[in-house]
Amino acid sequence: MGVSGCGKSSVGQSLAHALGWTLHEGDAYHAEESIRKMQSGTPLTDEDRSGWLDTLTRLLDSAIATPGPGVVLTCSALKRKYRDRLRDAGPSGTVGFVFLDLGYDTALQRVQGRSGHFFSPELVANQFATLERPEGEGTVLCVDATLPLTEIVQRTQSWLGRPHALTT
Ligand SMILES: Nc1ncnc2c1ncn2[C@@H]1O[C@H](COP(=O)(O)OP(=O)(O)OP(=O)(O)O)[C@@H](O)[C@H]1O
Ligand SMILES: O=C(O)[C@H](O)[C@@H](O)[C@H](O)[C@H](O)CO
Repeated sequence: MGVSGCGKSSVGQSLAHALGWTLHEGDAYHAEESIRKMQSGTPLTDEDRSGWLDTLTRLLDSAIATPGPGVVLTCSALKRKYRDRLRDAGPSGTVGFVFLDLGYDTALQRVQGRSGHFFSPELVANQFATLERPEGEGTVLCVDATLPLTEIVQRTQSWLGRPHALTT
């Protein structure tokens, strides 16, 4: 989880690969209308995100109920209530969050520096205005998102071995 540009897709891919888990890209489940809004620089509202979060919660629920590898889901999950929706999936405590913590300047730089992505750089400030940091919630690992990818993946793998010990 985290703001646009924090590295959700990059970390998600590497982590899923390292763990042999299935990767789901949360952005692939946005409504077309939501994608158009973000392309044109209009921030999503709670209402825009509501059906999307329902879909992602159902996806997690069904993945948790299916025997097999675990699941890595990339999702901005900017607000506490969004995360609480996702936490409804599976038995209590099954869903954990890795918060990729990045400052505004670096996020903007990263979003401006990539091409072919639907997300408008104009929206980065709004991502930070919307973000409710997850420190203090159950089963959350906070990681400095400027660390090398391999280091973020290693820290997450080691946290997954003892998630409650490192919960903030
Ligand atoms: N740990 C890192 N160190 C340096 N660059 C990184 C790191 N993680 C991601 N990046 C770079 O930052 C940019 C944004 O990364 P990425 O697309 O993974 O973020 P994201 O959170 O999925 O963004 P969005 O939600 O907007 O799709 C990419 O160019 C990526 O290569
Ligand atoms: O909740 C949101 O506002 C969205 O999920 C965004 O965070 C983007 O989809 C994502 O970061 C892609 O750039």
